[in-house]
Amino acid sequence: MPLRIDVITIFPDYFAPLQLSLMGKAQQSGLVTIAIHDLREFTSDRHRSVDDTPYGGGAGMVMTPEPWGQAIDAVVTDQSTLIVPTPAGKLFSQPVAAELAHSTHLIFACGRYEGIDQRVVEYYRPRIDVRELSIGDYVLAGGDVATLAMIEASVRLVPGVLGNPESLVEESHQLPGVEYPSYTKPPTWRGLDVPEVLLSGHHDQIARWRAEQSTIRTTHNRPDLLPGS
Ligand SMILES: Nc1cc(-c2ccc3ccn(Cc4ccc(CN5CCCC5)cc4)c3c2)n[nH]1
Repeated sequence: MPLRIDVITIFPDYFAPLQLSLMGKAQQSGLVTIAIHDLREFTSDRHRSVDDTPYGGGAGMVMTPEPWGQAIDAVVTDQSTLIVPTPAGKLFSQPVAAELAHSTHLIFACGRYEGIDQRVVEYYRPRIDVRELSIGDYVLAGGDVATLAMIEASVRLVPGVLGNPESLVEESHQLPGVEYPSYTKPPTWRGLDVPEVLLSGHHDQIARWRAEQSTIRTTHNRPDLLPGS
């Protein structure tokens, strides 16, 4: 059962990169189908407007619910998961990407301005799985880049999409924390040598060194990921 993804956005061109490289191949292989929809196609006024002033005051504009209702109704099934990127969402992570990779149908609602009228989430929540997701604690100008990131992270986990599944095996067995540093040829570059142990062929010493490097890097860069933190 291929994974179907529908993206609804006012900037369809933002998603041109999905035709390239791994994402493009995933689509050609039939493992994934991705369709991009312009929200303005679902407006009914002459100006094709999608936003209005916020109730309760506040800066900026909010996206009106009706075009979203029309657009989502055009693609939704009872198997759909509606994903709404937002700074206020639960944090997207590798486990969430793995869940999405095993879904049947994902609908991404890419907001702009200050966000989407909350009633869109409220309307679909009793009907289908709705997930408000953040990709990190910083504010983007809209949900499009967040959607690209979530699609890339999820689609690469779809069985058959990645050429070398063993890199996923290593990823999934990874110790809590960040990965070890990687090296390739040449053995010396601008006077810098590859760590000797990696050229030794002693796989147990290499594994130990990599685990050590992972711990050192995690302690330095991501102490929050250390076990027991
Ligand atoms: N992980 C992550 C995800 C996003 C993201 C996702 C979707 C949208 C849609 C519009 N925006 C811009 C934007 C600007 C300002 C506010 C600040 N609030 C607005 C009302 C009170 C204060 C929120 C939203 C998005 C941003 N950003 N970062």
